[in-house]
Amino acid sequence: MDVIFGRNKKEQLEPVRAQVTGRIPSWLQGTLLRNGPGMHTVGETRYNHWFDGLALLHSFTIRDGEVYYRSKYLRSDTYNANTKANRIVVSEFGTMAHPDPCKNIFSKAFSYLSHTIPDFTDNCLINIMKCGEDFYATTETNYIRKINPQTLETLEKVDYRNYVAVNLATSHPHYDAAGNVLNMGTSIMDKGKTKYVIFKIPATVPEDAKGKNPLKHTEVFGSITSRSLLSPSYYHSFGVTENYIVFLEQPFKLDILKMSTAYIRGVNWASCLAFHREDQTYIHIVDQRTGKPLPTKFYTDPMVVFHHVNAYEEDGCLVFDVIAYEDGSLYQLFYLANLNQDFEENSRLTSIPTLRRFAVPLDVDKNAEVGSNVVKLASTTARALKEKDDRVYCQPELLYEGLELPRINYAHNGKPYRYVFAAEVHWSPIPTKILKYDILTKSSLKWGQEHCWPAEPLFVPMPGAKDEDDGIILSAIVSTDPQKLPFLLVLDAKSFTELARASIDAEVHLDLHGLFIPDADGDTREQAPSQEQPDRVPDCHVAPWT
Ligand SMILES: CC1=C(/C=C/C(C)=C/C=C/C(C)=C/C=O)C(C)(C)CCC1
Ligand SMILES: [Fe+2]
Repeated sequence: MDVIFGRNKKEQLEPVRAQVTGRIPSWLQGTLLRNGPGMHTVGETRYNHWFDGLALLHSFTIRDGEVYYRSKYLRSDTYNANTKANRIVVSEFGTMAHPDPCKNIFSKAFSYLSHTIPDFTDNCLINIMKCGEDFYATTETNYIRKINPQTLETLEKVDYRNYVAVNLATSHPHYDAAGNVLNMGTSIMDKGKTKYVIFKIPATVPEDAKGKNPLKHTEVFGSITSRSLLSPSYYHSFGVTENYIVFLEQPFKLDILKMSTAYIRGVNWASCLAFHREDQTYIHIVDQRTGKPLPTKFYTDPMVVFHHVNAYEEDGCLVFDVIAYEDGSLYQLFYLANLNQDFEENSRLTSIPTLRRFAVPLDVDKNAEVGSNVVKLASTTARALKEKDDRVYCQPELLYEGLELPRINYAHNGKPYRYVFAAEVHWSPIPTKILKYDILTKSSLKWGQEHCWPAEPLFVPMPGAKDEDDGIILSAIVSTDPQKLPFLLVLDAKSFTELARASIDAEVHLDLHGLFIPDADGDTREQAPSQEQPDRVPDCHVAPWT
C-alpha cells in the first residue's frame, strides 16, 4: 500500500489527454475538481498520518467525450515553508513539527491560552468549496485557500476569523437553492463561551472597489453553546433540511487544555481528540428561521459520525441519515505506520461504519407518556422515546452496514431521497468497491475490480433528469497493478454499469472529496460565469458534497 499512501505524488502541470474506452455521454461537459493528500515526506522528514499530507489538487476535464487530467500541489504557506526548509516545519493533524515557524503567530481567539497554541496549518487538503464565483480548497482549521479551478493555481489565503469568530470550521459546507454556503465552525472560549456557530456566506454580493467578496457578507444565523467550555465536540459535517440544521454534539471531543500544551509536550493534535464512551450524543436541531435550537433534549447512544448523508422533514418529524461508528478508531487507522504492506492486519476497524436513520419529532407532545414513542412515521422504524424533563432518547434504524464517503443527488439535499452512493468499507477503511444503496428497496448495486482503489463516487445528473438516479457516477480509480493505469470511471447511475473509463498516463493520488463544475456553470473554459438562475437549483448543487 506504500504505492498509494507512502510515496510522494508527482504533479501533472500540463493537462494530459486520457485514453478513453467506452463512451462518455455527450452531455457530460465540465470539470471534476478534487482534493486530497499527495506528499507525505519532505526532505528527510515524514508525516505520521495520511491526513497530514500536503494538499494535491487534481482535475478531470471532460469535453466532447475526451478527458484531460492535471494536478498541482496547493502552494499553501505550509507547503512553501516546508519546501523552503526542506523538512516539515508546520504541524498537522498527526504530526507536531518542531520548531514550528508559526509559533509566534498566535491564535488571537484562544484568549487565555494564546501563548501556547501555534497558528494552525493552511494545508487545505480535504475538500473544495464554491463560494459565489470563487473556489476554495478547504480543511478543518480557520484557513481556506482560494484556487483557480482551471489552472489549479493557489490564490489568497483566507482566515475565516476575519469574517466570523470560529477557530475551526468544517470542510463540508452545504449549499442552499440559491447557492449560498451554509457552514459550521467552533468558536473556542470567545468571551468566556465555547460555541458551535452556524454561518451563511451569500452566493451573490454587490461589487466594491476590491471586487466581489462574498466572505465579507458572512452572516451568523445561529449558534449552540457547547456542553463543555474546554472540551467541544469534534465534527466533520452536519445536516440540513429546508428549515433546520442538524448538529450532533458527539462524545468525540477536543481537549482544549491538552491542545494548549501539545506544542510544548511535543504531541500531535490527534492526541487531543478522544472518544468518551461513557457520554451520550446530543442531537441539536436548529430552526434556520429563528436561529434557535429546539428546546427538547434529544439524545442517543455514544457514537462517532464523520459524514452526514442527508436529512429531511416528513409529517412533523425530522429524519436524518448518518454514517456512524461505535468509537473513534477510524482516525487511528490512518497513521501511515498502519498503512504499510501489512495494512490488512494493522488497519482493521473495530467497528463497521453503518448507515443509521434517526427521526425526531419537531414538536414533542408535552402530554405524551414517558416511555412512549413520539415518532409515528410509517417510512422508518427509528424511534424517539419520551423521557422525563424534556428529554427524548432516539433509537436509529440500521439501514446498511459497511459504507463511507457518501454522496447523494444534491438536488435532493434536505429533501426526501432514495439513493446513497458511497464507497464500500468493511473492516479496512480503504474502499475496494463503490456502491449504490436504495433506501426504499434496501438493495444495493456495486462496482469493483481487482487492484482498483476507488475514490468517493460523485453523482452528476443528466440534463432534464426525471428520476433521482438519472445521471452518471464519476470516481477516480487508483490501481496497484503496475500494468494498469489509473482511470476516471464513468458509471450509469441507474444500472451502475460502466459506460466508459479514461486511463491516465500520469500519477493519480487517492483523494478525499471534491465537486463537479459543469461547463456552463464555472469559468473552466475561460468564459464569463453564467448568470444566476434563482428558480433552479444551481448546477454546483448537484455536485458539491455535503
Ligand atoms: C490540523 C488540525 C486539525 C485537523 C484535522 C483534519 C485534517 C481532519 C481530517 C479529516 C478527514 C480527512 C476526514 C475524512 O473523513 C483539527 C483536528 C481540526 C484540530 C486542529 C488542527
Ligand atoms: Fe469528509
